[in-house]
Amino acid sequence: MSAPAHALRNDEPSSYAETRAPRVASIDSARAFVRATLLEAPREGVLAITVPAPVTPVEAPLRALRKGTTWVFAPSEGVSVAAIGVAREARASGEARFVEARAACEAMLGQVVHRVDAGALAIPVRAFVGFAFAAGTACAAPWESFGDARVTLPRWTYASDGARASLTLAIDVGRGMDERLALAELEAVYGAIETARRQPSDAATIVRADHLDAARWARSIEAIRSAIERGDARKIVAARRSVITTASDIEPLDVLTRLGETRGPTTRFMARVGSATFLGATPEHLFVQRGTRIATEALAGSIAADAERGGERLVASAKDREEHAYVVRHIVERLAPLCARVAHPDAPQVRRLSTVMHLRTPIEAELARPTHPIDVIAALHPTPAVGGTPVEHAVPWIVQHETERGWYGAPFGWIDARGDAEFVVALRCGVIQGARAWLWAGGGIVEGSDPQAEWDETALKMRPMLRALGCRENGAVR
Ligand SMILES: C=C(O[C@@H]1C=C(C(=O)O)C=C[C@H]1O)C(=O)O
Repeated sequence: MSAPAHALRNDEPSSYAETRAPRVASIDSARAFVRATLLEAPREGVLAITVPAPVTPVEAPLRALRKGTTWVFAPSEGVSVAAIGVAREARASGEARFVEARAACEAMLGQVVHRVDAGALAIPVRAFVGFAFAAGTACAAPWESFGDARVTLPRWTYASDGARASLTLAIDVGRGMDERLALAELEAVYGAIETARRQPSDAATIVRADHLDAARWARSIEAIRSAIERGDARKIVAARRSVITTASDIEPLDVLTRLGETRGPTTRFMARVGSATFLGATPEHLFVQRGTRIATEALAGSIAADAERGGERLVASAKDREEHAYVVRHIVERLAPLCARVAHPDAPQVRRLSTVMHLRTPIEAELARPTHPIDVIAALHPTPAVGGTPVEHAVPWIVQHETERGWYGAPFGWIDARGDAEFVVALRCGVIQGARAWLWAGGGIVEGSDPQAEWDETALKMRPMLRALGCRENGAVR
């Protein structure tokens, strides 16, 4: 098959691009534009007002309004967004969660009237969407507030491509328009953008790190190998959880900032719901959708980043090639009914990250007809990169044997009013609540997998989060 014509990108020039002359962002002009637009507000639906804003690190505006739901989606290239508060929100649960989330998403985005001031980075209004790994796996602590699926149309969205930025206020008109409140919030968010604190505070002191008992891990890997020998499955992704306790409360925004200090093709993501914050920096895209074009990838098969001749060994490893091939096959098979064309190179490449390298196959597809991004999610998730194969055996095994995964290993991203979308697989991540952090990492288990090697691999996958929390060596504190 031929190589894809373009790599995964999170944005590109579009018919939506701003054509008017840029103007210097100022709070005075922002206030004036918001006021004038509120005067001509529609009688129902959602009114979105976008004004130019100064360029700043994407997490800066979040320091203004510290309460309420928050979302961040920040790829290593292109447009990063941070959102605070709720204009509209929906939750969905159980097996119907994809269908329900899709209906909620369509209802929210279908009713948006969008006014954009000159000079702003103009992107269509985005709803943020997150799912649990499997229905019913976000019930216990620390996941209770997240649920099986959540769709948020945020009240405030800051977007920046590094050269230009914008701030969008979305108002559910039916719930009334409080101009004074809107302007007071604008003042606060704009102020936080202008006075952005670029340096995170010192990392919290880790007082305890509870990793899964290594003997228990070995037993679960052996159990998976037995299931594979019996023919129940060919691959199951095993994950383990570590719980970190610190001397004082952890500031999630500082952890997010530190995650951004490691260069590399990762997407930082964050969702705060209630007092819990889920965040990480993942190397894996579930897919990017632009119109009827889909760009996705198989990312599976791992080796330590500092392994001697690691890239060569990874490409030559039959075990890693097998684990990887299951993911490619799954994605191609699941996209085929939706697509007129699916293409990928024959052999995987090596994706280098800070602590590990992975095998990666980019996959491109053309949808046969306009398809809602949540239908694409429902087709693809969970791939054998995070679940296993066959999926009907692997996922129940995981649900039965592991502590609840919550949103770990699950689709996380955004869908815009034009129907474009970008979703990552939430990996290399954890939940922060007060002075505690829960971290997850996993790896694909196939016939020849060794428990110790898988333990070491998951330790390397956890390391970026541990470092961002201030823990220098994985497992150094017990
Ligand atoms: C499951 C994780 O990573 C996934 C599993 C991989 C593997 O088994 O080689 C590689 C990349 C990811 O698709 C994780 O990071 O927790």
